[in-house]
Amino acid sequence: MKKIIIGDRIVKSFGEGDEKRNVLDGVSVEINDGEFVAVMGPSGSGKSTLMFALSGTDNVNGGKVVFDGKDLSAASENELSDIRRTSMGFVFQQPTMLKNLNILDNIILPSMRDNRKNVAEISGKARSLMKRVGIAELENRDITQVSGGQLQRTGICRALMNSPKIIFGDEPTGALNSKSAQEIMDIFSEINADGTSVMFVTHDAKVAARTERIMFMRDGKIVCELKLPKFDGTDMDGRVEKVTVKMLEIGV
Ligand SMILES: Nc1ncnc2c1ncn2[C@@H]1O[C@H](COP(=O)(O)OP(=O)(O)OP(=O)(O)O)[C@@H](O)[C@H]1O
Repeated sequence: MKKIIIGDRIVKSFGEGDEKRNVLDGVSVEINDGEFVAVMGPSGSGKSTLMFALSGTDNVNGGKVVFDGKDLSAASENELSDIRRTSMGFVFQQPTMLKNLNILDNIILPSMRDNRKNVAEISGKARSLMKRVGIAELENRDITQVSGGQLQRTGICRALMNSPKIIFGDEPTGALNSKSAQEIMDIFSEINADGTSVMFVTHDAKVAARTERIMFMRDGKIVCELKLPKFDGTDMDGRVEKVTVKMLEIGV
């Protein structure tokens, strides 16, 4: 099985001298191409830091990260930014959008940096993604004129514009009501079914239960994993229960 990401004994520390602390304490993790994984753990255990390390957003103090065969630890800032822009998509709890641009322009803006493509091609791709996630009619709306769920769909379209190999999500449904959250998770399940790898950081057992492997972190280390069959729309209650039992077991 091809690995999209290999993290090998990653160390990430913050602070200086006596204050220095390893937030990631030799974490090794592999994500298969096309896999859907979640990272859970208590607040402060290092989940977001791990996501930023694996995506090359933050440099690491030890170990290495290989993304799609490329050693990120040896890549320049420009190379890293190219890799993130062309091969990775990011979705956060609160999508950051530019207030003076409408929905369509917010989606296409990051792709405009790619001079190999023209505006018509980029807009065409954006419109087909908007249709796919159910916001086709909103392209001219101001970002203040849409719901939280619609804004998150906008963020997903933006993340998918360059057909990334992996989507990283940090609490991507954290700001949504349960119906919207479920709809957003349906979209991510579809994206994953099309072959895109997905890695989520989440506190939510219902979100984690949609994935096929959950890594549990504590004090900067992955302490255990839970594997589930790929989600096929069935047995959601049973999956959530398995996740919850594991969370209780390790005190998350
Ligand atoms: N830039 C930084 N400088 C100093 N300390 C940091 C920095 N970023 C994170 N930390 C610390 O590293 C630890 C892990 O943070 P991280 O955000 O990875 O945790 P988390 O598991 O994602 O937490 P949460 O569930 O609350 O989001 C925390 O103690 C945090 O305060």
